[in-house]
Amino acid sequence: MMSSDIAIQVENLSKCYQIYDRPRDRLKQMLLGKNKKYFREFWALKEVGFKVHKGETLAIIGKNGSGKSTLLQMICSTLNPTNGTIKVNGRVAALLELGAGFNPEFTGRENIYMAAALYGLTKETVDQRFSSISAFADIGEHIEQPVKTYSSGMYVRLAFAVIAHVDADILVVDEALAVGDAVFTQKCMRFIRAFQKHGTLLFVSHDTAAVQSLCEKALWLENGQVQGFGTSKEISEAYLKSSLQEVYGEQVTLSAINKSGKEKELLTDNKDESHHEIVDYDTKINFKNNLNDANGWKSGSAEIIDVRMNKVDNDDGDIFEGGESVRLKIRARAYSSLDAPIIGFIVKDRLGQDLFGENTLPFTTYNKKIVEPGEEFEGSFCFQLPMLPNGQYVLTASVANGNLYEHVQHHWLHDAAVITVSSSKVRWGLVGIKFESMKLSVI
Ligand SMILES: Nc1ncnc2c1ncn2[C@@H]1O[C@H](COP(=O)(O)OP(=O)(O)OP(=O)(O)O)[C@@H](O)[C@H]1O
Repeated sequence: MMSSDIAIQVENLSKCYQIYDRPRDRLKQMLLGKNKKYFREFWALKEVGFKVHKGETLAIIGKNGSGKSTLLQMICSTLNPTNGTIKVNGRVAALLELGAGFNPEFTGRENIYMAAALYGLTKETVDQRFSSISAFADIGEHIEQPVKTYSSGMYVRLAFAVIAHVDADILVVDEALAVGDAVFTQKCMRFIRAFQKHGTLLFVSHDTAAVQSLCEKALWLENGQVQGFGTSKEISEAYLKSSLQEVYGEQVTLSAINKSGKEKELLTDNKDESHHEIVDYDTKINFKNNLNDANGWKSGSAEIIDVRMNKVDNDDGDIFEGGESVRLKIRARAYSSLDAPIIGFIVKDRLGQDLFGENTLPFTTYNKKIVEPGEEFEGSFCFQLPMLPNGQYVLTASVANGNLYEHVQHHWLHDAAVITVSSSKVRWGLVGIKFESMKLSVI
């Protein structure tokens, strides 16, 4: 008997595939295989065991071919184990393989009804949820077209919209499938984060930063076996170390560093260095106002009406460089009297992780402002753009009224602007910084 607080219990799970070297061996096996094997055995999973408690988020990490999809397909009951058992407590919804689940000849609308029925939803329930599902997918008229005409991004939008509406207890998401644009990926991540508050999530990813940000625990598979199971921090660090060690081979041994004493001095001792730029960062950042398509909510008392970014030195263009001084302006209009208006922003990466942001409170605390209905007001923020790694980011903008401890949000736009970064250099971490100098001394 599985205890009621367990969502998934996997014991001794193994999967063996039969590998035929020649097509005719398969036929021979069917006709003559009673006493002889014409195939090789390949164990994609070997004696895997773990438990996931209800409400937990488990990351599944491992190299290509380590057995992640095989395991997930068995959890979703689309593949049978060779040995072992899987017990699943609740309804599982999975966004796993492009193409799985939808019939290409049918329209998006028809596929929504069919897929939802497979998850156990009645036609009446889908009727009630249809407008919410199609709003989530946000593919416009394409919903009435056959799915075979969809782009991969549209396909994922529809698939995610369905699994977001089937009352799943356990959600299985492959991060690689978040192939939509930044705005849609953010919408999915907001859904996933809200889902995590009550549901059980299995998240497959190669991105150790994402794993640490989203998941409490992680399972590391290597050649079909459990290489590690524990906190996501501990496991993803061990996985990263092992992956890097594989790249470095015998040349470098990676071990934990305790930054103290001499080493700390070396890290901070740069006083005698000249501050000329020593690294060509070559990061281009495109800033695009997205107000017309932004998601969010408003109270009706105030509205964000413009978001723009300019270079501090000149007003030209919407392409910026990492490290450059910029001015971000967020303009709003009041519809009621606001006695303590606040304008703020936060920049998030594609997984919805907060990178940096600010609001006008540090200014208005000492420079009190009041706005009357019909008046426009603007928050202006000057800062140095960080060196962001390649990809798309969104800028969330908001208008509120009040103080640090007590305020009412009047307009919140998740994706008021989209920031696209292209950089020819690889950078580590969520946000890069511009190094002014660097040296290596032999002491
Ligand atoms: N139907 C099959 N027949 C034979 N071998 C298979 C089959 N499906 C998967 N395999 C093999 O099983 C191993 C595990 O595959 P699996 O797809 O589970 O790995 P994965 O960790 O999901 O990889 P990736 O990160 O590339 O998606 C691989 O070596 C793969 O080639």
